[in-house]
Amino acid sequence: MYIVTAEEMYEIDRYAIEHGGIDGKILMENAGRAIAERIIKQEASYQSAAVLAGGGNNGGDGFVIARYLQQSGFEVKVFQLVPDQKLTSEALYHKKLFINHHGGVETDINVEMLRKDLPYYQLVIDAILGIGVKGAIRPNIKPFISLLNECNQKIISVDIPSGLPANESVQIDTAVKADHTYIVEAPKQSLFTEWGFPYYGEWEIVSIGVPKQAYHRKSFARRWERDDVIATLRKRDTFSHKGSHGKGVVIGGQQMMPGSVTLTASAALRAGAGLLTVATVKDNISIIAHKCTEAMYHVLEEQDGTIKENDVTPFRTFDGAAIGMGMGRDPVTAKFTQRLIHDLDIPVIVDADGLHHLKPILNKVGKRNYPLIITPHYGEMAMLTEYTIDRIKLSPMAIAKEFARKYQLYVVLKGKFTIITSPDGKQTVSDTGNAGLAKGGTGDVLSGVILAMVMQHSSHLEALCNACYIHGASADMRVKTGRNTEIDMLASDVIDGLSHVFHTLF
Ligand SMILES: NC(=O)C1=CN([C@@H]2O[C@H](COP(=O)(O)OP(=O)(O)OC[C@H]3O[C@@H](n4cnc5c(N)ncnc54)[C@H](O)[C@@H]3O)[C@@H](O)[C@H]2O)[C@@H](O)CC1
Ligand SMILES: Nc1ncnc2c1ncn2[C@@H]1O[C@H](COP(=O)(O)OP(=O)(O)O)[C@@H](O)[C@H]1O
Ligand SMILES: [K+]
Repeated sequence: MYIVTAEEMYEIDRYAIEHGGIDGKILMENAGRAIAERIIKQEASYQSAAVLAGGGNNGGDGFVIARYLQQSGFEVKVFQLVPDQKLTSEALYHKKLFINHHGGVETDINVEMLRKDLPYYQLVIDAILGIGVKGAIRPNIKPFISLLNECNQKIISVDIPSGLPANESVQIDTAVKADHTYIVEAPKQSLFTEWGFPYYGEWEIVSIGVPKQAYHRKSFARRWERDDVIATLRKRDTFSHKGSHGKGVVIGGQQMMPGSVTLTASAALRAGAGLLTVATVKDNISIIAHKCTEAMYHVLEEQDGTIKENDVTPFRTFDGAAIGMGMGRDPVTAKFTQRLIHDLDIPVIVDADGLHHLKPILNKVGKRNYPLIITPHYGEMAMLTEYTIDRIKLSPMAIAKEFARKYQLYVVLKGKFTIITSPDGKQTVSDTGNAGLAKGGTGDVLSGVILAMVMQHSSHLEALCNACYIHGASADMRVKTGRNTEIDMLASDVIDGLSHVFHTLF
């Protein structure tokens, strides 16, 4: 599934019109009919609907929906919020069609009139504004949006909740809080943002007959889904041996912090790594071995539990390294971490404290021969970029892309919507996972799953997408099957859940 900006959506529509030869009126017919059919099927208990139509093509979709609902026996009225002169030609065409079919349209309405009429209808269809919304919502429209947010009926938004920007980086003025949104063709960026998502309610996509080629010309962002994982996840070969699945090392865990590396190591093994070594301070080894019997160990030089400068040569023989969990932020540890990042010619994943050590050498990491993968949460991304967390939340895709391109690394920006970006700017979003993951240690688990996937897959982007999907799916499965709730789930439960996720994928 592609994720688009408003401009990209217009480009796709244009392609369908200019190259596919599909008239804009037909696209509108397809959109409106597809949505109406879903409403008729899914909202079978409703018999009446008020359609609020704006002047753009979103309003045009509204007239088509009204016609089909009426045909199926709904009592329908369209409340047209702007005069005819403001309607696009396609919207006007479909308004006429609706009237030809004896549809009722109210014009010249004000918000007080609508407040009185609205209670007569069981459903409200919001076709006021689509992806063409720009700037602050004008006073002729704003009170209608407020009215919808006050009313008790079920609100169904067409394409996007009216007033909500399609693109990230745009501040919301005011927007309809929908109960359900039928998204036309492809989700818009705002669906996968913390600020936009709550406005959509339940959401689903309706296809409108755009030719597939419209999406093939460019690398649009994508949502990573179950089918993508099934298509790309490496299965174990009958004759494979442990060396075929990667020999990984987890480097970190100063004294007092043995837990994080334990989680990373266990997760890497559960996610399929062939061999796993933990490089940590001596006193941690017996603690870790107690929890993760299958791991091997490398003792790091330390001083009073703090990891000192160590020889990096032994780590060159691994197929991948995850560095930084429980590492501590001491300057001596920083020097060692920086040397690891600089010298190791293997895929390196840097997380947690390692990200703090990485920051001063960011300008040098682009010269590495093998991929560098960073896995910051929003706070760590703010530390690395010096943008505020709020600024990153407003434009997570743009900021992650800018960073990945500038420093030539893979960025896994973690959150409810985890954004995975490759150095060439390709982006995917993984939206599995739930608030049970908002607990210490789950990021360490993700790093382990990433290590296992990266060692076993030739495409780093696919490996990262699969890791994020599987990590979140494990948390979802734990809750769905009643093994945990979002409250009591622990990072180690997420590791335990991996097995179930793999079972469902093969
Ligand atoms: N060919 C196409 O482009 C298709 C478009 N479709 C629908 O058309 C929509 C996009 O159509 P449009 O580009 O006409 O955009 P809109 O339907 O969002 O309407 C834009 C109009 O809204 C008004 N407006 C913009 N910002 C405003 C503000 N801040 N306050 C008050 N009024 C404001 C302006 O008058 C502007 O002309 C999509 O969301 C989708 O629903 C579908 O019918 C499928 C085909
Ligand atoms: N509310 C949430 N919904 C879904 N996933 C979440 C949520 N909160 C956190 N996560 C996921 O949990 C993990 C947390 O990582 P991180 O903050 O680094 O944890 P830690 O450093 O304690 O191990 C990330 O993979 C993130 O995507
Ligand atoms: K809308």
